[in-house]
Amino acid sequence: MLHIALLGKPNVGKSSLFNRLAKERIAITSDFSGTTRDVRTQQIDIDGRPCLLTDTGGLDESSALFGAVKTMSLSAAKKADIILYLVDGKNYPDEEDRKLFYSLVKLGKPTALVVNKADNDKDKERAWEFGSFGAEVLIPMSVSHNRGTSNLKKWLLTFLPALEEAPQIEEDEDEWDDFTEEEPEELLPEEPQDPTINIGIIGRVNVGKSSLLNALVGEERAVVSDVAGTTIDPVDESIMYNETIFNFVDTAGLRQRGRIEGIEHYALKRTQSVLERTDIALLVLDASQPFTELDERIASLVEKYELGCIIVLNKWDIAHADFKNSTEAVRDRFKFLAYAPIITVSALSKKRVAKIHDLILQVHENYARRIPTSKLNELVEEASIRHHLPSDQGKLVKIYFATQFDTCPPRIALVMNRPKAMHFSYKRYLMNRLRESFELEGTPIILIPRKRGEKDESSGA
Ligand SMILES: Nc1nc2c(ncn2[C@@H]2O[C@H](COP(=O)(O)OP(=O)(O)OP(=O)(O)O)[C@@H](O)[C@H]2O)c(=O)[nH]1
Ligand SMILES: Nc1nc2c(ncn2[C@@H]2O[C@H](COP(=O)(O)OP(=O)(O)OP(=O)(O)O)[C@@H](O)[C@H]2O)c(=O)[nH]1
Repeated sequence: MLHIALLGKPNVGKSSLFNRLAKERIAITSDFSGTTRDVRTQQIDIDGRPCLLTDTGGLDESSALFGAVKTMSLSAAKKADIILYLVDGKNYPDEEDRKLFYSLVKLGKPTALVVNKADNDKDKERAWEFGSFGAEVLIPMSVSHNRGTSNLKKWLLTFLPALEEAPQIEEDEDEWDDFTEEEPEELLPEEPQDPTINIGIIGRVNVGKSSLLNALVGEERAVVSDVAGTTIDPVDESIMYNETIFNFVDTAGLRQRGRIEGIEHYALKRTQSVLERTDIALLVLDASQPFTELDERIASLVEKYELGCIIVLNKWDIAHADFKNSTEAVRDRFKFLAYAPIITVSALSKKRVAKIHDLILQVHENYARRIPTSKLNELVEEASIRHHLPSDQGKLVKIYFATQFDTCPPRIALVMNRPKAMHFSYKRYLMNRLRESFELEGTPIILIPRKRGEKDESSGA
């Protein structure tokens, strides 16, 4: 059974995280033998997968010197398979912390830097400050506000083998052997821990949204309303596809079409309410008609909400168009959605509609992608050697390091000396380089130039 250790200085939230993870277990928790006063180890379950969790908290004020933390952390880390190093996101990164973290990384075990107390979006964004630790995986979270725990669990699940059924039955032995031989990574790739994708079907009147919904949902309509524990908004419709719930957001309006037809204001309002709850937008365009300004305004909302996107060129059966010319026309008109794949379909005849399902899975995987820190920094370094950052009134502009601090969509902080001098075109260049190197089709990438906190001069660089 894999063993996870929670490490970090006093008061960063280790016990709180321990309790949260332990509370969500499914199996009966028992105190693990060898429990000492300071180190608690329990068997827990993460989504039905058992593991051991050790909390190294409990250092009292007198022993709360950094040396004690270090000794305890190193000894717990040596026994563990996976290391979670917690820091307090309300504080600035601390050089001692960084050094300890570095010595833990050198143990060569999967190690995540968990930036706790990121209670709100502003705190979460500040988590990039800890990018100077050079962690391969940086996860901002707030135990007390229950934010980011699913990201943490998702990361942990990539290491925990799926052992939903214990091998009690003798006959299952062969199957069991096959099962355990697989790499954990293959069992659970980059899939979301909560396998629901919220999908918004948007577009102006009469482009074929309702027809597309029917074609996508088909016979399986509302299958998952029976699935225990899934709460579905009555205005939504869901299907199960490859063990993932596709939840089509706010389809009620599409079912009662014709009622408020033609009102531009309504179209935009509905689009906004849909997009607020959406991960992936299916932007439906009518390939048999010229694109309109309303198409453009609706499309621009996808950019505003920073969503994954697939452009569906519908009515292809009557478009009499050439694929190359049509896609060029889309690219020309919807420049800000250059990242979105284009698919031509006929919702009426259902031609190629089935391909949209796999495309949704792929785009969502990209939307949730976490780029390993070392690969990200290699790329940024190489890109800036190939094309130097333009100087700022003769002063050198430098990127110290890059750190991805969020997913859905990927958000990357570029920590630099003169963030204001980062030109839009250089950002675009970096984004293009990222898209060339990593699978990011269909997702926006958010690059945020930042300057390090004043109290942080000693670290990084
Ligand atoms: N704002 C905020 N406070 C938190 C969060 N998580 C924990 N805390 C608080 O931080 C304090 C320390 O939490 P603990 O879980 O006891 O921290 P610990 O790392 O186990 O501390 P030691 O047992 O001393 O090693 C408590 O007052 C928690 O309520 C969080 O996400 N946000
Ligand atoms: N030829 C053809 N007609 C289609 C296709 N998809 C939809 N239509 C037709 O286009 C018209 C509008 O389709 P709807 O699905 O109602 O469009 P909508 O976007 O939901 O429309 P509103 O609810 O009014 O916004 C209907 O007459 C459909 O039969 C298609 O792929 N090919």
